Amino acid sequence: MGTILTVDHLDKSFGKRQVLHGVDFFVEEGHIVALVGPNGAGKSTIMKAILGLIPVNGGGVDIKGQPVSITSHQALRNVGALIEYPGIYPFMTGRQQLALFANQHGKAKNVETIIAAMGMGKYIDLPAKSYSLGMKQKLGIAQALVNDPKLVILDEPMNGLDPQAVKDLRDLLRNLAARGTSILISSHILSELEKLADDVLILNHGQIIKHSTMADLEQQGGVGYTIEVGNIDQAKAAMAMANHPFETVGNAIILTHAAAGDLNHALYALVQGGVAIVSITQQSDDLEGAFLDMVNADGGEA
Ligand SMILES: Nc1ncnc2c1ncn2[C@@H]1O[C@H](COP(=O)(O)OP(=O)(O)OP(=O)(O)O)[C@@H](O)[C@H]1O
Repeated sequence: MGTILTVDHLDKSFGKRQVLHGVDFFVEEGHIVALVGPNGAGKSTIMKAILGLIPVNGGGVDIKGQPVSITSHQALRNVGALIEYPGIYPFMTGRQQLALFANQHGKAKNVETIIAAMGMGKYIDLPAKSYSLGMKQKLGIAQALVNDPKLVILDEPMNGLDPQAVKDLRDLLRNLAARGTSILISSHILSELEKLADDVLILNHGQIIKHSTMADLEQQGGVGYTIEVGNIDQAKAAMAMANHPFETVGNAIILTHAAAGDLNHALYALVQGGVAIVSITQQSDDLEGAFLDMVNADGGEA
């Protein structure tokens, strides 16, 4: 499998304010890539640049060897996208709108498949003005996917979706990726991206600060332990005496990024200090932990 999308040293300013600084990354065919970052980091701006919706100040975008820019949209024929709010015609039904978006190739079949996959059957023949926020969002996602695009760009697609719809979307995107579709997706629901994406791009202050596989990123943080104790002052003294790094929350000693042997070491120190141990809980550091660590290490949020 090759690379479908290359973003090469993209710079973007709004007026005097530079919001993207040399953004470089690529998306491989059949991969789901999560673009995460604090509010204002530049995620939507990158997606708009990829779709040739805004002019950029430097660098470029290439889809399968063809450049994309504000004046060059040829390469977007095989791209589906949902950016910000879905474009909905209020007086047309959802089905009519999907048929309008669908190209001639496999039109009716694709429309029916996507309606079923997104669970939209109950309301698809009602005018879209009667749709809830989540229903409109689903219609927007369906429009992005109805032509079997090779590359899909989704900006916050889970906005307004209920848990069943989030799961339906996850299954649908995973199936598409298994058939070779590439997906670039942004969301603040990191737990969902963790289940969905193969690769992660972390953006802060308009720069990619990490490009990694999801598996590598999750491992990087290691594990943490929460040790609930009978007497927290006694426990603090015992941990300090053993010279062991720790934090406290309420009646618990917290070990973050614990290496092999750290839990034993801490428990030994506590038992030696005569501290009653009430419970021990293990947390594996997840995408959220890795994300917050990296953004904080990069000087905090945008
Ligand atoms: N049309 C515009 N004019 C001026 N500034 C803009 C414009 N669009 C975006 N910006 C600024 O560019 C920066 C990046 O915005 P962008 O919408 O790309 O961030 P984001 O990462 O998608 O944020 P969020 O998570 O809140 O959606 C922000 O500081 C924003 O204020």
